[in-house]
Amino acid sequence: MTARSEAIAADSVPPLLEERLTWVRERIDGGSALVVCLDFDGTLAPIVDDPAEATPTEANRRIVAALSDHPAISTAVVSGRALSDVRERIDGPSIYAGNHGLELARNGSLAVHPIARKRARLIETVCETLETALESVPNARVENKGVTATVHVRSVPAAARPIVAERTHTVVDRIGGDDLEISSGKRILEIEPAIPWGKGNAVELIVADAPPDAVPIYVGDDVTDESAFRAVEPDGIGVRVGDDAPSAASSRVEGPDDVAAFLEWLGTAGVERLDSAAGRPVDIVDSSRER
Ligand SMILES: O=P(O)(O)OC[C@H]1O[C@H](O[C@H]2O[C@H](CO)[C@@H](O)[C@H](O)[C@H]2O)[C@H](O)[C@@H](O)[C@@H]1O
Repeated sequence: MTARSEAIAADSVPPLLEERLTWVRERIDGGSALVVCLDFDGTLAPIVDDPAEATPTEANRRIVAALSDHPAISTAVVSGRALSDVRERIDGPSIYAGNHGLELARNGSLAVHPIARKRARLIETVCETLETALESVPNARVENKGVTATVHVRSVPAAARPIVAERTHTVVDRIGGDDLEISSGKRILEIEPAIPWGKGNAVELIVADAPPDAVPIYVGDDVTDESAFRAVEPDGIGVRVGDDAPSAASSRVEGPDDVAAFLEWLGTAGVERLDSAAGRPVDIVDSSRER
C-alpha cells in the first residue's frame, strides 16, 4: 500500500473536521465536480506582521496546484488583496477574485465592479492623505489596492491604534463622504466603495459557471469570508479557519496546516467519492509530484 492509498484508507481529516465528516462526504456524494474557493491570508498563508511577506505554506502551494490540474475540480482564490498581488503569491487556480470580489478574473477576462472602478481615484486620494496623517504613528502601513485600501495596525503599539482608527475615519469621511466606507478585519481597517458587493457575490458568479451538480466549497478565516460561506452553504461546504467566532460555515479547521490536510483529503478520499458517484475511473490528485 502506498502512502497515498493509506491516507485514503484512513480517510483522515483535521481533528476539528472529523465530527462533520459524514456530512462532508454526503455533500460530495451528491455531485459530479468540485468548485474549491480559497481565501489567502490566514487560510493558505499564515498571518505574518509584514503583509508583503505573506506566502502560502509549501503544503498548500502544492495541493492547490495539484487540485487545479484535476479535470473535475475548479479552483479559485478569493482574496481581500488586490488581484494582481494575490495572483503573484499562488499559482494554479484558473480563477482569481481580488479586493473582496470587486475584481474577478475567469475565462480569460478580468471584470472590475464598475462603481468601484469609478471610485479608485477617491481611494488614491485617501491613501495619499493617510500616508501623511499616519506618518508619525510607528509601523502604521497604508496598502493601496486600487479599488480598496487597507490600513494595517498589527505592528502599531496598542496605545496608538485608536489614533490610527480615528484619523482613518476622519480622512475617509472627509474625502469619501457617502461613497466610501470602512470595515474591519484582522488588525486592519478596510476602506472600500460603499456598495453591496462582497466575496459572496464573486463566489456566486464562480459557482454559476460550474455544472449544476458541482459541489461548492469555500475555506476562509475572516469576517469578509462570511458572505462566501453563505453563498455555498447548505448545499456546499463552508470551512472556517481558526478562532471560534460565530460563522455561517458549518465546518471548522484550526489553521493553514489543517487547510492543507483538508485539501489533501479532498484530493484523495474526496475525489475518489466524487469519481465513483459520477461513474468515472478514479483519478486521485497527486500533490507530491514536482511542478
Ligand atoms: O481575504 P484575504 O486574502 O484573507 O485578505 C485579507 C487581508 O489580508 C492581508 O492582511 C492580513 O494578512 C497580513 C499578512 O499576514 C497581516 O499582516 C494583516 O494583519 C492581516 O489583516 C492583506 O494585507 C489585506 O490587504 C487583505 O485585505
